[in-house]
Order: sequence, then C-alpha cells, then structure tokens
Amino acid sequence: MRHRFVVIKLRPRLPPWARVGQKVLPFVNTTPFLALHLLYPREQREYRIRCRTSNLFVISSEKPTSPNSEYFVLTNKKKTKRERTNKADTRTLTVDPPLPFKETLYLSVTPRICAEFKNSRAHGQLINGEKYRLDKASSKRFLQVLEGAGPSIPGVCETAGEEEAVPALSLTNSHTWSGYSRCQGDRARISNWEVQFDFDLLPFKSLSEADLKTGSIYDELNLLRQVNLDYTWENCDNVTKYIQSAREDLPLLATSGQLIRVPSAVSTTQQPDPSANILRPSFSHLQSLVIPFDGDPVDESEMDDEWSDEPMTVDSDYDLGPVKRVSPIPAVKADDIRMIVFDPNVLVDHDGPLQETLMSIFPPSVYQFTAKELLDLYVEREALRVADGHLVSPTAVIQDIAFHLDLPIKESTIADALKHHAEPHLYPEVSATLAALIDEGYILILLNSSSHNPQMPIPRLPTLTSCSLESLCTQSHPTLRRSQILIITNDNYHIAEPASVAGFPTALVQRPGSRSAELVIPSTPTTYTFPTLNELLTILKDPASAPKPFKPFNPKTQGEVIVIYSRIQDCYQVTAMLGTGSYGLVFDAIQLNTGSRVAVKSSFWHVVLSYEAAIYAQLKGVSGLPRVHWHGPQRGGQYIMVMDKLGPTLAHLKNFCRGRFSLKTILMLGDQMLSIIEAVHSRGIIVRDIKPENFAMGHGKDYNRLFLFDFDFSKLWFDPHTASKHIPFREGRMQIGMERYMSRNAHSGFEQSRRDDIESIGYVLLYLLHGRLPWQGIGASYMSTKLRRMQKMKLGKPFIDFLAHEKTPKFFNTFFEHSQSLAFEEQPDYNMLRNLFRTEFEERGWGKEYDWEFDWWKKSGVDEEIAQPLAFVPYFERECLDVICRQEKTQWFHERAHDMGIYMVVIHTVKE
Ligand SMILES: Nc1ncnc2c1ncn2[C@@H]1O[C@H](COP(=O)(O)OP(=O)(O)OP(=O)(O)O)[C@@H](O)[C@H]1O
Repeated sequence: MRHRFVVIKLRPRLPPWARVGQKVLPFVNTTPFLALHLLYPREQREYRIRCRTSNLFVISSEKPTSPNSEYFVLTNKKKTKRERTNKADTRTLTVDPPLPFKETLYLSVTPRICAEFKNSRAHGQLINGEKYRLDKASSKRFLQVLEGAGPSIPGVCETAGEEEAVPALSLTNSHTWSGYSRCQGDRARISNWEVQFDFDLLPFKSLSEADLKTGSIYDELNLLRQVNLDYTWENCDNVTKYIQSAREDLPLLATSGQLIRVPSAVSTTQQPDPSANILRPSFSHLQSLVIPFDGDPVDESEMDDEWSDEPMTVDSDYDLGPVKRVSPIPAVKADDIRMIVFDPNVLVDHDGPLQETLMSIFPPSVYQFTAKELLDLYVEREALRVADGHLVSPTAVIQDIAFHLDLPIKESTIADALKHHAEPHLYPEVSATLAALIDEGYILILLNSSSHNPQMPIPRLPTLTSCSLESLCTQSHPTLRRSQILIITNDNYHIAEPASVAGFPTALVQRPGSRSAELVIPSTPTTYTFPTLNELLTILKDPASAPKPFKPFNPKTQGEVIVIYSRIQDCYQVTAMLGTGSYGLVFDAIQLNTGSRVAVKSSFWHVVLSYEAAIYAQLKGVSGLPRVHWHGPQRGGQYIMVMDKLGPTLAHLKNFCRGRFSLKTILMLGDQMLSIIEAVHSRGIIVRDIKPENFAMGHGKDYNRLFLFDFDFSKLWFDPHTASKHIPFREGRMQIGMERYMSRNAHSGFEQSRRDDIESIGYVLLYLLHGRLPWQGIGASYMSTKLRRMQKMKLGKPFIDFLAHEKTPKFFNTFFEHSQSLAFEEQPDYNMLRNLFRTEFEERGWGKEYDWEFDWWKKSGVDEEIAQPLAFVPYFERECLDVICRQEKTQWFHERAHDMGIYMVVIHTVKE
C-alpha cells in the first residue's frame, strides 16, 4: 500500500453571485488540516478500509469522540500474524516505515470524506493540485456537523461570527477541522443554500515517487503534524519559528523550561511626570503636523459605499517587481593565488577597544546594555551617517546613540572616553601570518579608503565596485589575472560580494564572537571562509582543506521561491515579508553591519508614515515600544521606517493557543498593557487603535515583553495652548479605531481621550480571555447600522450579561466602572487598575510576583521533540513572495531599483 500525507483545506464553493453579495454572504471558511491519502492495489485487501469509495482520511492527534465516530489508530507496531488474522482487530493500522514520533495519530472516517473520481485513473491522482468536491452525502454530513457544533461559550453564541474568523466550530471535538462562520444565523441557513466544498490543496512540496521510497515523507509529516496541532497554518509557522528561535537564543530556557528574563514593568521612577516631560524636542513638530486620521466626520452614505469586507489587495505599485532569472555566480577557482588584498579590518582589532570605550560611556551598572549591543548600535549609527552623507566623527556617532536611546550623555564624557580607550591593535596572529606570506612570495596589498578619517575608530571602506577592483588589478600588477588575486575581508556585503561578482576569489574571516561571524545571509558565497588568519597559509597551499563556505539558497531545496534582497540606505537588507497593513507593507530585514534583525515599514502614503515616525519620536525612550532606527523617503516614491523587529502579535498567539488565553496570561498581559499605555499617555499621546493585532511580544531576548506598535491613528491629547492643557471636547467625530474594541464614547462620535484607550484595553482583554466578544457577528448591510448595533450592545444587556458570565472575573466590573466614570480630560488611575490584575493574580494563588509563563510557552503549545521547520518554505512567505513576483515587469523594476539607490541581488527564480 502506498500512502501520502497532504495538507488540505476545505473551501466552500460559493454561488456565482457571492462576490456581489459578499457583504451579506455567510460562509464557512475552514483552516488547513492534515489528511492521509491511501493508494492501494486491489490485491492488498487487508489494508482496505471499510468505506470503499473513500480514499482521503483526516488525521488528528486527538481521538475522535463524537458518538458515531469511526476511526483507526495509526501505530508503528507491526502486527503479528495472529493479530492480522484476528478480524476483531480492525481498528489499528500499522505505519511502515514507522512514524518519527511516539504520539498516536487517529485516522478518522467520520464523516466519510469521499472525493468523487470520474475514473480509476483520476482516483490515484489526489495530490496533483486539483480541486476535489465532496460528494453530496459527505457534504450534507459535514454541514450537519457544523450546524450541530456550538460555540463553547454559552451566551456568546447568540452573536456568533463576524467579519473575521471565529473559532469554535470544530468537528468531532478534535482540532482537525475548524470551521469559521461569518455571520449570525449562518448555521441555520447554510444547508438550505447547498454550499458545495472543494478540497483546496495548499501549495506544498509535492512528493515524488523517490520521496515516498526513501521515507523522506516522514520528515515532512513531522512538520505537517505541527500544522495540524497548531490550528492554523500561518500561526503555526510564525509562532513556532518565534518560539524556537527564542529557545535557541536562550539555552537556559530550552533546557529547563524556566523563564529567565522578567520584563521590566515601567516603574514609577522611570515614569516621567507628564507635565515635566511633555514638551520634548519633537513635541512642537508633532503638534504642527496634520493628523492623517483625525476623526473629521464624513458623509455616512459615502462611508457605506466605501465599506468593504474584502481583504486588502496589494497595490501593484508596491510590487518590488518581477524578477529575472539570474544564474548563480560561477565559483572562482583559487588555486594559483599570487596576490592577497587585505581589508584592514581583518588585521586590526577595532571592535574590542571601541566596545571598551562604549562601555565606559554607557556603564552597564547604569544602562544595562551589553558590549555587543552597544557595538552594534555604534556600527549601525555610523553606517546610517555615512549613507546620509554626514561626516563620521566618533563623537557624533556616540551622540546619535545617546539620542536613539534617549539617554543624556555629556560631550566631555564622550571625549574623555574616546581619548582613553580607542586604541586599536593588531590581532595576535597577524604579524606572524603576514611574515610567513611574504616569505612564501605572495604580494600583499591593503585596501584603503582615500577619505579615511584617522579619528574614526573603524575605518569604513567604500563599497567595492568592479571598476575599482579592475583598476586595482591592472594598475598594481598588470600581468596578473583576476583569479590570482585573493580579497580577504570580514565584510561580506560591501567587499566580498562585489569582489566575487567581479570575478575575484574571496575569503571571509569570521572571527568567533565577532559581528562578521553572525552575518550569514545567503547571498554570494565566498571562495573560502575561515575563523582566523592562522589558517590562511595552509588553505592557500591546500585549498581542499578550507572549511566549507555557507551555502546560498539552493534552488532545488527551496522549491518555487523567489528571494529578493533589496537594500535600504546601504544599511538594511530586506529578506522577506512580515505583514501587510492598510497603508503599506512590512518587511523583515537584516542590519548589514551587525546582523541584527529589524522590521521595515514601507508606504506610499508619506503623510501617514512620516506622521507615525513623528509619534515614535515623541515616544522615544518609552519602554514597550519598538525603537525607530531610521525613517525617510526613498527615491522610488515610498516612505520607509526602520524599527525594531517584534515577535508575533497577540492575534497570532491567540490562534496559536487555540483561540483564547488563560486568565493567568490575561492578567500578566493586562499589567504590561497598562504600563505601556500609561507611559504613552504621559508623553501626551493617545493611541485610538487598541487591538490585539497592535500588541506583539518582543523578538530575541525581549521574548517575554509586550510591545505596542502601529500609531497611525494616534494623536496628542495634550494641548499647551488651552487653559486645561487638554484638547477640547468635541462631538460629531468619526469613529476611529477598530469597531470591535472601540469605546462607547467613540461610538457616540465624541472626541477620544485617555479614558477611551483604557476602555479598549478592557475589551481586548475580554476578547482574548473568552475568544470572542458578544458584538461579533452582527449582520448589517451597512457599516453605519452595524456600528449602531454594536454600540447598543456595549451599552446594554448583552455586555452586562457578558461581564456577569462565570468565566469573566469580577474585577472587570471595577475596571469598566472606572473607565466609564472618567471625565473627558481626567487621567486614568493606572495604578489602581494594575492593582486589580495583581490582586486577582495573588488571590488565585499564582504568587505575589508574575512569573511571565505565558500560555504559549506551555508544553502543549510547542513540542520540543518536533522537527525544526528548517527545510520548510513557509506558506506565509510564499504567498507574500508570490504577490511580489506576480507581475512581469523585470526591466521596469530594475530601473526603479537603480533610481532608488537600492542594490538588488536576485538569488534565483525557480519554478518547479
Ligand atoms: N516591528 C514589527 N516587527 C514585526 N512585525 C511587524 C512590525 N511592525 C508591523 N509588523 C507586521 O506587519 C503588520 C502590519 O503592520 P502595521 O499594523 O504597523 O501596518 P498598518 O499599515 O499601520 O496597519 P493597520 O493600520 O491596518 O493596522 C502587523 O500586523 C505585523 O504583523
């Protein structure tokens, strides 16, 4: 018997008018699940499963428990002859070769999922990427199950579904299937509409016959199982990667399961006094800016016309472009090297003394930065200055760091530290190595920058061009061929990459613990890579002894992937898409000189993004916000903002945790949310768009800290020109923010103030606790009607009942009483609110201090034994890349990239 595991999604086949009537069309949207496709030759009857026409079975890690469920257990244990002949034992199927984990899987045949096949040939081609219909009986059964499966929070189900995914429609109580209902009452109506279903196979590496034979399918199965366990594909991918990387970063956590870093809640000593701190340098600038979304009322009819439930489509102008197929750069033969060109940074240790300098300016006892963090900051700030065409003086760079970190540092302190510490020295092995190379007859040359400033702690070489290398080659020794000149550097991007493209052999020195050792971006490979110069002579004599260089993307293993590296300010390299927002795209990027990860937000809406950057400037230094590294317009038309990269949002984590968080997690999140919002308010800003999508956990060592981002809708509540120092109360304002979490006053069209952010936090926390809010799923043809109905529910009995629900802790009553009792200009009592969470935490017996053990760290969330998804190309990424690569405008793209000053390296374009 042959079998194949596939990841499949059931899609409702919409009637032809669905697109037109999308606003009111309730439909079911299922999440991906794992299925087993059995192909069995007629003669092997022993494997035939009861339902003869079925050949697609749902796999679940949970035992189907509904009354009439039929299922089989997949085990690794081979049956004995006796067991095979024992007819009673029909419930066990042996998997051979065995599954790569101990956990039992269940193969469910209830309801029977029978794909209709026209002929026996088609029968064997299930995973060829086509769509498959359920037969009528199966479709009906499936709908019945959906209808019968009630949401798990009684009282909330009355208003099931909304414009977004709502969990809880699960089949056979396992998480194998999950239906999302879109509109109230859909479950009653759905079967009348006879919605048909397609099997929609997700793009996944299709398996060759060879794969099946070698058993590599089991490696993929490990991954697929994770998909199955983790409820949704995208969340699984994002969140497991995040958690795994956190675990890699924090070995202690990985081994002990203990949390080792406690987020620093904003203490009152760190909290600036609002009145003292409010007039920051950027404040007047911010005040003079036009607020892009200020709630100016619009014509309601206009609003109705514009409202659409459709997902955002990426503006075609955003396409970074179609990509031409570029053949990989040929490897350079390097066995007859005659001349060696050194990047001085390979010989001279500038980093060590500079780290000492920085540590003395920002002593760890006061500022808590590590030497590595400070060095990275220095290198990044310096590179940005160079890219902006500024003079690079170490004093100015260090002042930039202080400004970036919002720390007051005196110029005299900097001057003293530079004088005492910035004394570069040669690496220990350099003198002996150079002497030996000269003895062997090699010609040695040092790359140098004509504009090198002797005061600069790290000499920055200009990016090599093929022209500069050409002249280097011909001028110094005209008889030498390029292949005889070895370029040695620790800078992969500015030196090794262009040198390699120009046809020179290159060597990358990656000293352990240094910045260069961490910079592994799979672009052009170097000829050699070695840790110190000690190895150089041996390698020159015996090239085969060189450690293998890192591998660039291998088209064969990556499948249909196009990776575009675009560079911003010659400092950040875009590597993938992180997310899309209403006003632009957010990319994952690497700081080229330090290897640190950043997020790049890009938008053609200059006003929106530059306004957001101004808000971040006003909030600089506030704990719990990503730091903005750089922002500015690009010549291609976009505005770019580079900021700290964050981990998954609370919306992602909610799905990862099966749709809701435990009370303990809610309390810890609530405490951090209040601290952040207090600090934001203290700088004169209100957020006006509090939602789970705008809170994310930190990346790397900040994995347990909550961050707030996305300040598109924010504005100043503080107005020094009024007597009360507060913006004036106004009515008739347009509702700003996401309606689900919008305060009642915002619904009424009142100008928002600090109290509205607090109320929204309350709604967000209740949403995360219950998995949904009562006003989700209000069906209305027009947005205005929907908003009115939502407001009514927030003001009336549905919300009172919701607060009285047994799963809603009583302190939420006090929370909402407080937020609603606040006058427009009144400052919320953040401490009192935080205490509500702390007291509840203590009363529940979870201790006096938060332990920061969030739900997503629990063993059930991620199984440590699960294979790393390294060889896996995330669906998420593919989808985004598909968007990028959709249009065929190669030349257009390259011209623009050139105009924009973006250096493009197209790694490959492969279509299988
Ligand atoms: N600093 C970051 N680190 C990691 N991911 C990020 C970061 N900033 C944004 N993202 C991702 O990009 C998505 C869109 O970002 P953001 O919400 O800032 O865009 P937007 O255009 O302002 O969207 P909207 O206003 O519609 O919420 C986010 O949901 C998140 O997944």
